[in-house]
Amino acid sequence: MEQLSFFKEEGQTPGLPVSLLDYRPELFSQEEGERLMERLIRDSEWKHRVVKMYDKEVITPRLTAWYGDPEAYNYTILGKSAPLPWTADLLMIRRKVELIAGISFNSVLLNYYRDGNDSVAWHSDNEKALGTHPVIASVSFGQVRNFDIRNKTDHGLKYAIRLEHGSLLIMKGDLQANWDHRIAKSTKPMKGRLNLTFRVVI
Ligand SMILES: O=C(O)CCC(=O)C(=O)O
Ligand SMILES: [Fe+2]
Repeated sequence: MEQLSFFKEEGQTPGLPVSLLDYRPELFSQEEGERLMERLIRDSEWKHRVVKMYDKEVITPRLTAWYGDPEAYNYTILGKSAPLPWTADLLMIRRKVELIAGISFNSVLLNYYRDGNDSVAWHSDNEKALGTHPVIASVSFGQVRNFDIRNKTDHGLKYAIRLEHGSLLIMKGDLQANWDHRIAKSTKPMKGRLNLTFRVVI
């Protein structure tokens, strides 16, 4: 694999609502993050999934992989597929994340954005299977991408967070109820980015 080189980037939007988002850079060191990213990209069972969006079937513009406890199958976005069993790397990352988030997660969705063409459209993770005020812990490796959030009723109310290599973003409170989020496509040259969202599926 080509040598990865990531730099911290400045420029977070000031005034992020702390009741909704908790951003912790450097959960993993540069080197540990690079090692984990390389292994997870190599070893995960990636799928190019077809999802329903506004009644149309579309292929997700990124690769995904779904791991967790066997009980965490009730996640309809992925067609109620049973999660794959936890791997040692995923369990290690989960332990680190749980110490900070203060809750236990039973599943993780991995997203692999191969370049700037890969993205996730505006959405909120408000499925019934995630409960009403889900805590979702999101770990990022690789290319810094903007995580945009916008208020569902007032689209002018928006923020962007630059999700840095090795960072943790905890989404909580009313975020999924009142806000949408996305990773937009970019026309700038972009390397790969790996994101892990730890979830509690009920
Ligand atoms: O890649 C990210 O940072 C966000 C992914 C996301 O929103 C999701 O998996 O629901
Ligand atoms: Fe999401």
